[in-house]
Amino acid sequence: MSTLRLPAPAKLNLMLHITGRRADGYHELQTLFQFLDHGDELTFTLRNDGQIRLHTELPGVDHDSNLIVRAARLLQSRSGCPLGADIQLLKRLPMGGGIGGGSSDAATTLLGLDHLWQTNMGEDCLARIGLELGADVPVFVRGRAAFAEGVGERLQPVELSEPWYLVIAPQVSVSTAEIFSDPELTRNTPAITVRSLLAGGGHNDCQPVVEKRFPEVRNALNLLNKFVPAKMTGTGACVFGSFPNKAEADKVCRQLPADMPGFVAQGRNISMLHRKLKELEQEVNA
Ligand SMILES: C[C@@](CO)(OP(=O)(O)O)[C@H](O)COP(=O)(O)OP(=O)(O)OC[C@H]1O[C@@H](n2ccc(N)nc2=O)[C@H](O)[C@@H]1O
Ligand SMILES: Nc1ncnc2c1ncn2[C@@H]1O[C@H](COP(=O)(O)OP(=O)(O)O)[C@@H](O)[C@H]1O
Repeated sequence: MSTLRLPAPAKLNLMLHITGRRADGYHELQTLFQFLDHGDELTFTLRNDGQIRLHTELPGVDHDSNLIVRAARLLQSRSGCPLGADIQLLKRLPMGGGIGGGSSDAATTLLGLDHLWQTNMGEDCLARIGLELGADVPVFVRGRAAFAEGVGERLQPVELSEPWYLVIAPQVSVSTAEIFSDPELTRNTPAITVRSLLAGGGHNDCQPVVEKRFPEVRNALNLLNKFVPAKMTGTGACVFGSFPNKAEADKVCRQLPADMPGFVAQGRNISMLHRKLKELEQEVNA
């Protein structure tokens, strides 16, 4: 097969505690990742000349710094593969939204091209390559809901309930680096065990800093809090709340004002990317 279409799902950080700071400035985190059944979509077509061409432009991101192109080139150089690809992106996820669009696109590129080029690098190697592109890429490569520690690369798979979420995307883009460099950020939350976390919630240490800088995020949290407990994901800007069923989430979604678009999606413990790749494997083996 020379063309492959694959999903790049969003993630939520159901909580995010900052427990310290490393000597290189990166922050030690504890976070709980779950995937959503909503995301971008990538199409890969084989090229024999070794070129990587992304045919979709993103505002403010040039071709060579797009995480998709960087992921493809890194896989090429690590595997020594002489093949290339034409890539199309259907971008549905808001950028700088804390729902991992760029990282998920990168992981889908690594897994998709590994499949198309038959480079057979193995999941551990792809996760290591992913970490070079961003702290969030490995969890998308692994494709399992997980409790993460370190800078997000030490992953422990977890089995969570899979509720319906309403995600609101305030119309601002939050820079992860800026939030992590804010002097007011809490950086000394005591570490907790995964067991105590699963029993009792957790919070997002980035939320107060983002709320202070972006009134749009504070307004979205206030609005959603009228219906269900609301939290921010990652370093923002998106906020989310869980609902007992899709109909109730849809009802609130329809009431959102125009400057606060939202979407409804189900939480998933196995990413849609991995479901799709498994289906493809089963087709080949049938
Ligand atoms: C904090 C999270 C939670 O999911 O935020 P979101 O980006 O999803 O909102 C992520 O781990 C982010 O991962 P990612 O977006 O891949 O971040 P990176 O590109 O690796 O880092 C961007 C910048 O943020 C800072 N950074 C990032 C991660 C971390 N654990 N400590 C940091 O201090 C660094 O200054 C780094 O240069
Ligand atoms: N394929 C891509 N999709 C989204 N953003 C990308 C991509 N490639 C590079 N970027 C850059 O990464 C930044 C963070 O992107 P994104 O993953 O959407 O946000 P977040 O890390 O907050 O979830 C963007 O603002 C953009 O500059």
